[in-house]
Amino acid sequence: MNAKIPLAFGAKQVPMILQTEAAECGLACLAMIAGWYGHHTDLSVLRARFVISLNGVNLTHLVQYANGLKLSARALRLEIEELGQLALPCILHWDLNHFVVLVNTDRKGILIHDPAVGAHHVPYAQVAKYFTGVALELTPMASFKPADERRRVSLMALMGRVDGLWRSFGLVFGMALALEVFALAAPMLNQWVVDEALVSADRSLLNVLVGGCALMLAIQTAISLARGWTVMYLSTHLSLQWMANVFTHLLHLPMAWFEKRHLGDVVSRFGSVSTIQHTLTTGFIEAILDGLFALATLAMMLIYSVQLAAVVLIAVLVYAGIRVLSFGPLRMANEEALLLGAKEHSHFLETIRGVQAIKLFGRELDRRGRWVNLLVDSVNRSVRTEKFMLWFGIASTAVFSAEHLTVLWLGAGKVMDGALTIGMLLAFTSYGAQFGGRMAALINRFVEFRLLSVHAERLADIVLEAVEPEGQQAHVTTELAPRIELVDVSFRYAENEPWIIRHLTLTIEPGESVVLVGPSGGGKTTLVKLILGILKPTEGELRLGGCPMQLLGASASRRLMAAVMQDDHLLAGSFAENISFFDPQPLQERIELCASMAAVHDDIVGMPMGYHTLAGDMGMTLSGGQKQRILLARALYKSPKIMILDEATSHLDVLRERQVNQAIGELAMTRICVAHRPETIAMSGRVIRLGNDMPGLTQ
Ligand SMILES: Nc1ncnc2c1ncn2[C@@H]1O[C@H](COP(=O)(O)OP(=O)(O)OP(=O)(O)O)[C@@H](O)[C@H]1O
Repeated sequence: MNAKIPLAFGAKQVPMILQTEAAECGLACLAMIAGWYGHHTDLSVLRARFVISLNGVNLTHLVQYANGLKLSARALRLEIEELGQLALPCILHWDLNHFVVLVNTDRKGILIHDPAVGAHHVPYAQVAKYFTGVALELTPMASFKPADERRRVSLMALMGRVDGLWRSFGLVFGMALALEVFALAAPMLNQWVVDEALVSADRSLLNVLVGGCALMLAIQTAISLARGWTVMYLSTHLSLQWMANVFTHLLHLPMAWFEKRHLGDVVSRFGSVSTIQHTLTTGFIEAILDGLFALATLAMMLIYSVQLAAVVLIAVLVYAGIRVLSFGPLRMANEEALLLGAKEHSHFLETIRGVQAIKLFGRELDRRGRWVNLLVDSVNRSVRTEKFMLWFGIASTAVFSAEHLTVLWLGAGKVMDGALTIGMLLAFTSYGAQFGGRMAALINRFVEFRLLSVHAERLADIVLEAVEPEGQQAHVTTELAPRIELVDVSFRYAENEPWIIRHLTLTIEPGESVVLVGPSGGGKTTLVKLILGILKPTEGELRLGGCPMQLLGASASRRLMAAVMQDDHLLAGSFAENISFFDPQPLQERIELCASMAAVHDDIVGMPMGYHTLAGDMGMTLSGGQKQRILLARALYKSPKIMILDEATSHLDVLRERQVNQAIGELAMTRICVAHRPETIAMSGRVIRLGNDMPGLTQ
C-alpha cells in the first residue's frame, strides 16, 4: 500500500486518530467522523462514555454509539464499484474484524484512515481483498452541536514532581548565556583585525587582538565543559526521577488497563519518557538561547545595514514557511512510525513468550514472515520521517546559500559605494550566517517540541489514566472479619456484552470453605476477580467484614487476601525469593513452612541449590504441578485471612492435592476455590454453582 497524506492548506480534513487499545478501532472511526463534522473528541473521552470490552464492537453497537454522539447512522451493503456513491467520510467494515474510515475514492483506489496504522491509499485490487461489503454512513442529527472535548496534555502534568528542576535549568542557562556573549563578540574582533590592524599594519594591535581572542577561546572552552557536565547531570537526574514517577503510576493502574493493551505498546509508551526528557533537557534551553541570540544578532545586523538584514530575514521566513506547511504530514509519519514500532515489538515479545507452541506447531517461518512484514512497515514509516528531514536539510542549504550570495552581491556593492568597510561586510556576513543558523535551529526545535505532542499523547495514556482509588476506610482493613457478602451483584464486561453474573446475593462466613463450580466460561474467574477487587460490580455491592469494598479500596482489601490465579507467573529470582515475594526481610523458617504446607519443600531441597535455585521468568525448570505448589506457598507466606484459589491445584495428583488441602484446611482462614475435578469439589465445603443459565446460582 502506498501512503498518501494530503497536505493541510486550511481545508477541512478528516482527522486521523490512531487506536490505543487493542479493540477500539470502532470508537476511533467514530471519533474521526465526529471530528470532521465539528465535534472534536478523543479516545479517552469516548472510552469513558462508551465502555467496550476486549471483544470490541459490532456494527449494531457502532450505530448505538453514533446515536450517542448525535450522528445518525445508516448501514449499507454494497459492491466495491459503488463505494464512490457513499456520503463521505463513512465507516467501512474491513478484513472481517476491523473498521476503517473511507475518506476519498479515485480512479485507482480509495484513501482510508485506518486507526491501526494510519492513512493509506489502497488500490482496488487490495480493497477487494479486505472490504467485507458493509459500510456505515453517518450524518449529523438536528441536535448535533459542534464541540471540542479533547483532553489537553501539558508536559508539566505528565512530568509530575521533579525536585531541583528549575535550579538546574537556571544553572545551565546561565552558563550557556555566557558562551553566547563570546560568540556574539567574535565577528567584531574579526572586523577590528581587518579594518584597524590590517589597514594600518599595526602589529602590536594585531597581537593584542589575537591574544584577546585566544583568552576568549580558553574561557569559552572551560564554560562549554562545565555546561556539558551540568546538562549530563540534569538529564540523568530528570530522567531517573521522571521514569520512577511514571513506573510507580503504571503499577497502580487498574488491571483492566493492562488487559486491553499489547505488551509492546505499553513498553513503547513508557519509552516516550526518555524522548520527551531528552528533547526537554537539551532542546528547551537551547531554544531559548537560540531565540535570544538570534535577537541580538538581528540587532547587530540592523546596525550594519537594514537592507542586508531584510534579505536574511526573508530567507528565514521562507524556511519557516516550508516547515510549517510540512508539519502535519511529518507529525503523522512520526505517530505512525511509533505505533508500527510498538506492534512489531509486541509481536517479537509474544513470539519469544510463545516459542514452545510455535515450535510444536512448526510455525517458525510463518511467525518470522509476519514479524518481517511488521518490521518493514515500521522501518518504512521511519524512512518517511528521515526523508522529510533530508528534504529539510536540502531546503535549508538552498535557501541560506541563496541568501548568502545575495548578501555578498549587495554588500560588495555597498563596499564599492563606501557605505560599508570590508571588515564590516565580513562581520555582517558572519552575523548573517549566525542568525540564519540559529533561526533555522529555532524553527527545527519548535517543530521538535510540537512533535513531542505525539509522545506526550502516548505517555498521557499512562500518566493521565486514573489509578486504582484508595478507599476512605482503608485503615480499618486489618480489624475486619474475613466475611464476604455480595448483595444483588451483577456484572458484565461492557454495556454491549452479555451479563456474566446477574443478581447474585451470597455470604461467605469467616473460616468457611466454599468451592465455585460450573461450566467453562460460566463466570467463576470473573466472580473471583470481583471479590479480589480487580473488577468492579456493574450493579450491586460487595462487602468485606460488613464494610463496602469501595470504601476500603481495592489495594487495602487485597491486604487481607491472597490468591493463586490460573495464569499466575513466577518472577525471575530464587525459589525463596519467589515464595516470600521478594520480601526485603524474608523469614527462612516461614518460607520452608509454607513450602511444606504446599507440599513442595521436598522437591525444592532435592534441587542442587535448594531454596536458592533460580526460577526463570518463563519458569522452564519446573513441572506444572511444582510451579502451582510454589505459587501456593507464595500465597500462604502472605498469611492471608482469605485464600482464593482459581484452579490452583489442577495440575496436582489427587494424593498431593489432598495433602495440600488438609494443610490449608487447618489454617484459620476463609477459603474460596474454583474447581472442576470431582475429587477437589468433594474435599471442599459448601458448593456454589455458577452456570451459563445465570441469573442466579444454586448452592
Ligand atoms: N476481559 C474480558 N472481556 C470480555 N469478556 C470476558 C473477559 N474475560 C472473560 N470474559 C468472558 O466472561 C465469561 C466468563 O469467563 P470466566 O473466565 O469468568 O469463566 P470461568 O467460569 O472462570 O471459565 P473457566 O472454567 O474456563 O476458567 C466468558 O464467556 C469469557 O469469554
